[in-house]
Amino acid sequence: MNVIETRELRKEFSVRVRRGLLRRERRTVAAVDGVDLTVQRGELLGYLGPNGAGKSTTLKMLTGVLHPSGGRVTVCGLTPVPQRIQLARRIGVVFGQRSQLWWDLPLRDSFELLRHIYRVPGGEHAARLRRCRDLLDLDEFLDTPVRQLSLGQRMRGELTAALLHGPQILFLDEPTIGLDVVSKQAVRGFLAELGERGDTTIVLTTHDLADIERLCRRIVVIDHGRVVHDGGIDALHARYGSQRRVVVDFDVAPAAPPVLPGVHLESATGPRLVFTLDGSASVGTLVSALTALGGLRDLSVAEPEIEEVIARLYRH
Ligand SMILES: Nc1ncnc2c1ncn2[C@@H]1O[C@H](COP(=O)(O)OP(=O)(O)OP(=O)(O)O)[C@@H](O)[C@H]1O
Repeated sequence: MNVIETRELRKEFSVRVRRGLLRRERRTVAAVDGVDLTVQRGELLGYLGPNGAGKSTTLKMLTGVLHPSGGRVTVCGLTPVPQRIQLARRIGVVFGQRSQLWWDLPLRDSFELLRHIYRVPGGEHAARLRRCRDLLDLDEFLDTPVRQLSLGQRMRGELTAALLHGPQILFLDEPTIGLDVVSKQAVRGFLAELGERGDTTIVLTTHDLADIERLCRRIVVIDHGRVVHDGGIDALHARYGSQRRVVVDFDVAPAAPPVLPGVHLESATGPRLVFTLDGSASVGTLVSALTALGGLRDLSVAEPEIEEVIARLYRH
């Protein structure tokens, strides 16, 4: 079942740009420029892109904060802006710059207020809170006023607040930005667990590559408001020419290293040869050719780093 569907989704902003010393001109900028996106129930989707690509603008249209300039969008079968109130019951939102907690109240009281606002039955609320308390280690600061919490503690509180009414979709904009290592791990572990249970769809934007590797089974990359990649991490590796590296040690340096399509000899230092392989080249074929030379002592294959792959993709 599709929980998010967009067709040709667009958002234009009218901005004033400087022309010469005094003159200013109005110009229309397409922040989101025809995005088609289909997300199924239970997916954990990373929505990535360089700064200014249009990620936050898309999330704002999906959550009913911004009116699209064109195209169609449905989330949980609803049209976000006109049906914003019904939608609010079905989605949870964590946007770094907007808090849903009461600054002067202890976390515990914020959670209680949210229970009343969403009219969540007592038993359901208690069960969800229990899980969040355990998985996000909330107990030591449940009675601390929100304004005294560290960023990491507040983020754990925000995640809980977004989930207490049992939403079908959780939208997260940069959930780990600026967090300390312990909080980052707690948040990632929690989201991974939530994703594995499969009943909550998660859409997250992040610039953190560790988030992507740990969490995102599917990655949608947007640039200049358009989708430039939609698929798994493996597809990203294959498509953006990420190179695997094979390091081989021989007893004695071979006279004639093998020459194979898509395989490049990066360096030959004494008995050690280092090859790089294009996405299409087979490690198996290279290993067979190297074994046939005789005197092979050691061999290791290094997979490409996601960091390198994303950097290449953004450069494209
Ligand atoms: N309210 C606005 N008025 C004018 N232009 C805007 C407005 N909001 C966003 N933009 C522009 O739209 C483009 C996309 O912005 P958006 O915030 O969606 O990007 P982003 O991918 O979330 O970037 P980042 O990773 O830096 O948060 C940018 O060029 C931005 O300057």
